[in-house]
Amino acid sequence: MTQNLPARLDGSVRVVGAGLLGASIGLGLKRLGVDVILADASRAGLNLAIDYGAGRLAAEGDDPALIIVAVPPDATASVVAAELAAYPNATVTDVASVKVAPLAELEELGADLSRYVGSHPLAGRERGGAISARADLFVGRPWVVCPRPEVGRERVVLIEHLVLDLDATPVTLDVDAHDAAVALVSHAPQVVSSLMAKRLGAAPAGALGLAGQGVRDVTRIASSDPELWVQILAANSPAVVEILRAFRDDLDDVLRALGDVEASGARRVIAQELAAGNAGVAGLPGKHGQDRRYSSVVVMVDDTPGELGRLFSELGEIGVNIEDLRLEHSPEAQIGLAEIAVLPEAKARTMDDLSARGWRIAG
Ligand SMILES: NC(=O)c1ccc[n+]([C@@H]2O[C@H](COP(=O)([O-])OP(=O)(O)OC[C@H]3O[C@@H](n4cnc5c(N)ncnc54)[C@H](O)[C@@H]3O)[C@@H](O)[C@H]2O)c1
Ligand SMILES: O=C(O)C(=O)C[C@]1(C(=O)O)C=C[C@@H](O)C=C1
Repeated sequence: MTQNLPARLDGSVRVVGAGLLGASIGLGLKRLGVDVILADASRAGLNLAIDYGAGRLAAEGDDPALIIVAVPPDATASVVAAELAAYPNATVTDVASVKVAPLAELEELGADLSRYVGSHPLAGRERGGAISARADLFVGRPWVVCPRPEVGRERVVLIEHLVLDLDATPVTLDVDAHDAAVALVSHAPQVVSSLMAKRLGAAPAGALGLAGQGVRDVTRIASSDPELWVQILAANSPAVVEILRAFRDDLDDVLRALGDVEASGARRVIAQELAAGNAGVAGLPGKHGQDRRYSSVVVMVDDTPGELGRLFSELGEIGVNIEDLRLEHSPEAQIGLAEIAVLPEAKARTMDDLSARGWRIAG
């Protein structure tokens, strides 16, 4: 996973905004030996990111060829404009989660747009700040790059090199197509997750103690920063509203059916909505962004040192490649569940061989 190839990027890179995204970019590039200059409006935030090894303070004479702006969406255009003005030869990109609004604001500000290429990694976490940063945050994830006709190809290539150096996959889209797509795959899901999590606040005593993996999957991103997300949702509101309206229509259908389950066709309506969900989720790309599905084998693993390692080496001995892995573990239980993704044709053999070696298969 960790690559040791030399960086494609050449020279210093300046990162403005040393929070989750900025510090993760810094850590990833520093790992390749790139000189990373960090800047942030918060001195404390900047010092923390430097302490974590994400880069260094700016110095007299710095002349970065590439500047990455990783500040909240509402601040993005003004910071990009200031960087374009301060470094007249540099190519500037940003990583904001919306792309139409910052570009429109930059046009209004009269910035030199021939050196600006917006971008957006579809990778992140529900917690911000350098403290949550990770060098491998972008590995295998799509990173949208939004070139425009007035930008020279060499500047777009520079951004693509950044993306490839961080082991992400560049995806070219214009800003409108980007915002429409992320409304569906990122912005509306945030609202749905948060609203479901809000229900948990009204849980009767003891109910939350029964929470399994299902509710955790649905609500993980409900821990996201409200201030950041208000900016994202407000900047892409028409597209998000359209998706949430369709969601509300489907919800109304389910509510009507559940309201009178004995009515003719009610169970069919519920089943159809659930089956449509099966079809929707099956379309999500699998590992490394490819549209490929794997079969999963769930193995029960004793909560003792070395058990997981033994499982991995035995999978190696029987010649099965682990395509993906998810661990489920309850702090109370003395057992964990390892969900191993394997090629569909390897599933039956994996289950048989592991059972023969004494492993308990849970599904
Ligand atoms: N969080 C995610 O999962 C995620 C994923 C992809 C893209 N993004 C985008 O990345 C950007 C940064 O998000 P984050 O999660 O890293 O946030 P963050 O809060 O962790 O970091 C933002 C940093 O920007 C600094 N900052 C704010 N205004 C500034 C200014 N005017 N000048 C200089 N620094 C300033 C803050 O002090 C903070 O350190 C946002 O535009 C967001 O939409 C976030
Ligand atoms: O995985 C998460 O925690 C995220 O919030 C990541 C996520 C996403 O929706 O996929 C969130 C917003 C960003 O603009 C990009 C990525």
